[in-house]
Amino acid sequence: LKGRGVWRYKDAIPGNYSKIVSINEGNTPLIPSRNYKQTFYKFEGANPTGSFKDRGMTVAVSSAVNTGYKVVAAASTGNTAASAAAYASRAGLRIYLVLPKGKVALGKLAQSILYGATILEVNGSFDVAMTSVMRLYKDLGIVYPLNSFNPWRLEGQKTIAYEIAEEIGEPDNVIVPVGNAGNIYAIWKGFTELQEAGVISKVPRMIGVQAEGAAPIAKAIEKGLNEPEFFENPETIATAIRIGKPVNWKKAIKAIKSSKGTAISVSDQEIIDAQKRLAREEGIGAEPASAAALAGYDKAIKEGIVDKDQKNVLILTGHALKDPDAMLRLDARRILINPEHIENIVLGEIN
Ligand SMILES: Cc1ncc(COP(=O)(O)O)c(/C=C/C(=O)C(=O)O)c1O
Repeated sequence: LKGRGVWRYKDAIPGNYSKIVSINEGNTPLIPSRNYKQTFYKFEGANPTGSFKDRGMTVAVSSAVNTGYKVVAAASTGNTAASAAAYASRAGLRIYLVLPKGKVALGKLAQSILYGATILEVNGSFDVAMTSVMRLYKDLGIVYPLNSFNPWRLEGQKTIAYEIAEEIGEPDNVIVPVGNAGNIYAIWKGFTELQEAGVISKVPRMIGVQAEGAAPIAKAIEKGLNEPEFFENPETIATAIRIGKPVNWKKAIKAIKSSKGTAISVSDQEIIDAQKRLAREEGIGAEPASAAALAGYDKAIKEGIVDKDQKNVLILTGHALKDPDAMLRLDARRILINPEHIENIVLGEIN
């Protein structure tokens, strides 16, 4: 194995790439928790555009270039958009992004503009955007699809498992926030390949976490359904996972069931509290959808689904800066002072 990041595992990524489009994605920090014995946070906010999406985009955009495509497209709740725009720019490809108007966190919309994508906004949820972009993929066949039903995306994202295993061996449980449901499958795929190669002895249990208002997979697992009942109007402040019809639901349920894992849902309040705890107890800044992993972890511990003393990894999928509005809504200690009297404030507090 040589190099760092996603392409360190080039031999495990199918396809031959004469040209690789990379911004040095991957090789993200695995941060030990201060609060639990052997719980780790895989901080995907450290990727070039601030989310795990970069891992899949480097492979999918490299594949688009090697296949001769000049135009790519993606529907997104925001992070796929930001990442696809960056990699398309790096590859010199034209990109169309289809976004749910008014439902994309500020940082991600800003990035999509910064990287120069053409932004097509639709009124409705991500699922409406997804249906719309499928017309470009299927009916017209004129653009290369960058959404996570694109298998190359998942081949890149599975390297999250490879890095974890290289660093701490096999975890007992991996807790992943779930939206379009590609990532939980990709990580499971990575661990399964490592087990088949004899690198690890067992695949960790995959624990998916969804927001209560957008939880088709968690509900399907809870009710023992083989097929989820989709959420027509998904709602959550964790806009990254505000998805009602996950395109990868079949893959996610397969990953959860074959790893003897599960999927649970948490409230928006639990997500906000978890985002605060991650930042104010662990010093880690993650966006709300990522903090859902900690909210779900705590719930899973309380309900005896997961043992807090086992080796557990939470996937923190995106950086806090992606959603400044979420941070500004938190309780803050902001005091307008008379600059000549600053010592009164501080001395008054620390004595
Ligand atoms: C921060 C963050 N955390 C978790 C997820 C869920 O991953 P999947 O279950 O693989 O979808 C997303 C997904 C975002 C998009 O789907 C998109 O950007 O269009 C995310 O941005």
